[in-house]
Amino acid sequence: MRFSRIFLIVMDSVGIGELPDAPKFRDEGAHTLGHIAERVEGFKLPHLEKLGLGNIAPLKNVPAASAPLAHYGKMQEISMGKDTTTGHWEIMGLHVSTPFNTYPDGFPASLISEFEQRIGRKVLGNKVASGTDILDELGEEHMKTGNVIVYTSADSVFQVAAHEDVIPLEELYRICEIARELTLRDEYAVTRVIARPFVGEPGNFSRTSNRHDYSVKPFSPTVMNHLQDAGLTSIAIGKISDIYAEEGITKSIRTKDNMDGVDQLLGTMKESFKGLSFVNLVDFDAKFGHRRDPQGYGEALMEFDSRIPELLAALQDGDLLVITADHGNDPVHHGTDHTREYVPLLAYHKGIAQAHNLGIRETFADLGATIADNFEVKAPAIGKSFLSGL
Ligand SMILES: O=P(O)(O)O[C@H]1O[C@H](CO)[C@@H](O)[C@H]1O
Ligand SMILES: [Mn+2]
Ligand SMILES: [Mn+2]
Repeated sequence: MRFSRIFLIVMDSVGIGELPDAPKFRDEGAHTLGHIAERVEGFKLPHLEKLGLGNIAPLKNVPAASAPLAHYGKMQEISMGKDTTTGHWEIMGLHVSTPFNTYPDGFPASLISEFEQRIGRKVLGNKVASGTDILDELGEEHMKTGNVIVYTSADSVFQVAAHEDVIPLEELYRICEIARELTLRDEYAVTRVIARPFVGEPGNFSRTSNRHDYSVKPFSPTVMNHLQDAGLTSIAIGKISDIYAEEGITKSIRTKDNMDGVDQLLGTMKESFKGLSFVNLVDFDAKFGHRRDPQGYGEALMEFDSRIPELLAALQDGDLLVITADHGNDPVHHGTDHTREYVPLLAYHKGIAQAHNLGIRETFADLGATIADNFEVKAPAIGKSFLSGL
């Protein structure tokens, strides 16, 4: 079957069990969905269950459906990374074979001093940290001194946190543009600079949705570029335009949270276009996975599940809805970082008489290859289309 519109939802970090190479990432035993299902009292996902989520892997309280409504499977990541950028780029056909640079011991002193000179402020932190813990630790000092908080993680990120009343947003964004310029150099390369504004008082800080990401451009054209080149629509909702650095995007819509992401996707279902509408739901990852909060994560999943009927009802003939993820972030795993996992794959359209098991896809790029195949645009260098299985 061929589709005129494809709606793609990435549930950020909703992994479905360790990949064979998880030990290389110190992620043996990670299982984001599985562990949440075990830990959270009253956990249920009735609508995702009907689609076939429980047919992909055994999940407590999410049994396999006898007649799943969607084609189902899971996908393996072949790129050497477990961050958002790597996962999304692979979905759209890129194999990230050289891992992005990370800074487990903080950024080099030479980079920090050049950065301090350029921004006219000093740096606090400069280490691996959870973004909320570091506010507890250094937020007050930042407020007193006006020095910026710089931190990183297991990902290739240079994050700058500042209180909105201490450093106005425009200045924080300008500071991040300077960081972006410096970290485009090979010797200091990072994938993303992230502005992390926050508000509140010591002991009670909260981060705002004025977060802004400054990503490097994908190293080759992705399937989204091929769609755009063919004159098709490629709508980016939420973080998508940041993740692909605005490449291959014909329209970009910002969101404030997961439910807004679902609303915006529903909004695009009412538009008439041919091509892709692609949303990333980041709260799973940012608000619950990194915070190691299985309860909150489980509730966010149930909240998303409750929106599935609306999504299915808004689909028209010739539409395909795909639900997947970009990596894991098991909230009961050690540390506060992502986990190396399979991602679920659910593909729904009207008129499925008998759902197919799409199996274990060898790379996330099978999805990009399928999208390219569907719209008859240039196929990515990696990935096998499963269009004929839909
Ligand atoms: O702990 P917080 O600030 O949420 O940061 C997390 O978010 C970053 C970007 O998604 C990740 O690299 C991780 O560091
Ligand atoms: Mn992610
Ligand atoms: Mn993350």
